[in-house]
Amino acid sequence: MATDSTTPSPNAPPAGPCAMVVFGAAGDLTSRLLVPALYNLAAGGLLGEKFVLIGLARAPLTDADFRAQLGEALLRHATAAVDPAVWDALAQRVFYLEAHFEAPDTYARLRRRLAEVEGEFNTGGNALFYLATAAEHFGGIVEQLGWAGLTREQTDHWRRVILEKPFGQDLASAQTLNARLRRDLLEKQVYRIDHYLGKETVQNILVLRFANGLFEPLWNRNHIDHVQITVAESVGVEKRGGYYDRAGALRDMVPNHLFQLLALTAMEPPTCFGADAVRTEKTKLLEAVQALKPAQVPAHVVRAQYAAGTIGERALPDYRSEPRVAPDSTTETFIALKLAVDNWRWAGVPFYLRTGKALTRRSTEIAIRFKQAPYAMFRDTPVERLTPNYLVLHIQPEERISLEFGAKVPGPAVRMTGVGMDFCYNRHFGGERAIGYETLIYDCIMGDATLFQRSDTVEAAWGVVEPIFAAWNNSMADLLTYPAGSWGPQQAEEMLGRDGRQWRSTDHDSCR
Ligand SMILES: NC(=O)C1=CN([C@@H]2O[C@H](COP(=O)(O)OP(=O)(O)OC[C@H]3O[C@@H](n4cnc5c(N)ncnc54)[C@H](OP(=O)(O)O)[C@@H]3O)[C@@H](O)[C@H]2O)C=CC1
Ligand SMILES: O=C1O[C@H](COP(=O)(O)O)[C@@H](O)[C@H](O)[C@H]1O
Repeated sequence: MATDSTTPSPNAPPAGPCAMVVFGAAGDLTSRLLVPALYNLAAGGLLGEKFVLIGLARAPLTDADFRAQLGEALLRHATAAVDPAVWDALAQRVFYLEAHFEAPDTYARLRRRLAEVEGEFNTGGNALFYLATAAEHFGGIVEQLGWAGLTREQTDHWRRVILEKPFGQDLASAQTLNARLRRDLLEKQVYRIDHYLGKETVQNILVLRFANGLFEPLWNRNHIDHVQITVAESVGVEKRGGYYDRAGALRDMVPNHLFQLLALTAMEPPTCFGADAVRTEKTKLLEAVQALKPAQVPAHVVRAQYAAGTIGERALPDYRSEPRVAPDSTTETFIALKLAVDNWRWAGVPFYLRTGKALTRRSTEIAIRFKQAPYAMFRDTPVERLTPNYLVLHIQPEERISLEFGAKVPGPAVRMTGVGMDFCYNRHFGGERAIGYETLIYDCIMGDATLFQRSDTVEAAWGVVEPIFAAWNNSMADLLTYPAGSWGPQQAEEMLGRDGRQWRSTDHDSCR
C-alpha cells in the first residue's frame, strides 16, 4: 500500500516489469474485477510499458478474441468512462493461452510463452501467477508450476502467486493447503487476497487509528463499551447456490472479511508499516480471541436462514427454493456472534459481529460505542437519557466516518439531542471510485504483502470459528429463520439485549 496518498498514490512509480498470468481468465472475476482494475491502473499511469497479461483458460480463443472479450467486459464493468487509447495500448500487451490446468504440457507451453514475452516486452523474467479459479485447483496448479520450474526465483527476477479465497473450508483444510503451498513456494511468494483489504475505507482504519493522536488514547477497555461489526447484504444467494450452500455465512464471510475488520480495529500498533509488522499484530489479535466453549455457543452465536420476503420492490423466495440450494438445506445465511478478545487492551469489551444475506439493506460498518458519561449532572433537568457516543466507520456503500454525540437543543431549558460530525469520502476526495483490486495487484507486483493474508493469520482465524462448527455438528444450536428484507432473527437482537445493549440502527444514516 502506497503510504503517502490514495489508491495507489498517483505519484507512485508504475508497476512492473512483469508478466501477469491469470489462470481462469475467461471467468467472472477476471471480467468483472481484474480487467477494470488493470485498466484503472493503466489509466493512472501505474502500469509500466513492461507489463504483459497472459490469460489462461479452456475456451478456444485467439489473442484477438480474448482482447475483444475483455474490452467488452471493461465497457460493462468500468468505474469511469473508458479512454479507448488507454485500453488499446493495454490490449496490445494482452495474450491468451488455451489450456487445461491439469494438462502437464500447459506448463511447458506457458514457460515458452513467458520466455517470448520476456524477449519482446522486457518483463525481466518477473511473473505473477493469479489463480482466478476455484480453490480445488490451487494445489494442483502450484505443484505443476513448481515442477515446471516456473515458481523458482533468481536474484534477478521474482515469481509470485495470488490466491483468491476461500483458503480452506476449516482449520484442517487450511493447514493442508498452506503445507501444500509451502512445498513449492516460500511464504513471501504467496499473496492471499481478501478483497476487503482492497477497500479504501478498510485501509483507512490503520490510518485513522495510528496516524491520529486523538483516537488511540481512547481505544481501549477504559473508554470503549463494546464494538459492533456489521456486514449486511441485501442480495440473496443469487446464482451462487452451489457454492454457498456448502459454505454458509460463517465460512463465507467471518474468518476472512469480518475478521480482517476485527483485526484492523482491535490490533496493537505495529512497529512500522511493513508487511510483517502489520500482519504479525493482526495474527496476535486473532490469536487473542477467546475460542468459544461448546456450552457457550448457543448464547454467543445466532444462526439463521432467510425465508421468503421482499426487499424494497424485490421479492425473494425461501433460501431453500433458490437455484442449486438443497430443498432441505440447513445452511445459515445469517450469523451473529459475540466474541471476547482476551488481552490487556480489550478484556471485558464484547465484540458483536453479524453478517447475512437478504437483509434490509447493504451496509458494512464498524460501530465503536464509547462508555456512557455519568448522568448525575442532568438529574434535575428535563434530560432523560444521554445520547450514546458512537464512532462509526462506514465501510460501504456509504464511505464515511461519523461521530455521534449529544448536544444541547438551543433554548432556555436544558434539553439534549443526538447530533453527528461526518467525514464523507465523496465530498472530500470526489466521487471517482476504484474497484479495490488496483491496490492489491499493484502491491503484489511491487512486492508489498501488507494487504495480503499470511498463512498464520488464516489459520488463527479458522481456529476461532472451529469450535462453532464442532458445536453445530453436535446439534448445539438451532437454525432459525428470518424474513428476507428484515435485519435477521429477533434472537440476534436478544443476544445484545441480554447484555443491556442493542445493535446500532442504520436507518437514518447518510452523509449530513
Ligand atoms: N467472481 C467474483 O466476483 C469473485 C470470485 N472470487 C474467487 O475467484 C475465483 C474465480 O471465480 P470466478 O471467476 O467467479 O469463477 P468462474 O467459474 O467464472 O471462472 C473460472 C475460470 O476457470 C476456468 N477453468 C475452470 N476449470 C478449468 C480447468 N480445469 N482448466 C482450465 N481452465 C479452467 C474457467 O474456464 P472455462 O470458461 O473454460 O470453464 C473460467 O475461465 C474463485 O475462487 C472465487 O471464489 C473471489 C471474489 C469475487
Ligand atoms: O467474498 C464474498 O464477498 C461478497 C461481499 O463482498 P462485498 O465487497 O460486496 O461486500 C459476498 O457477497 C460473497 O458471498 C462472498 O463470497
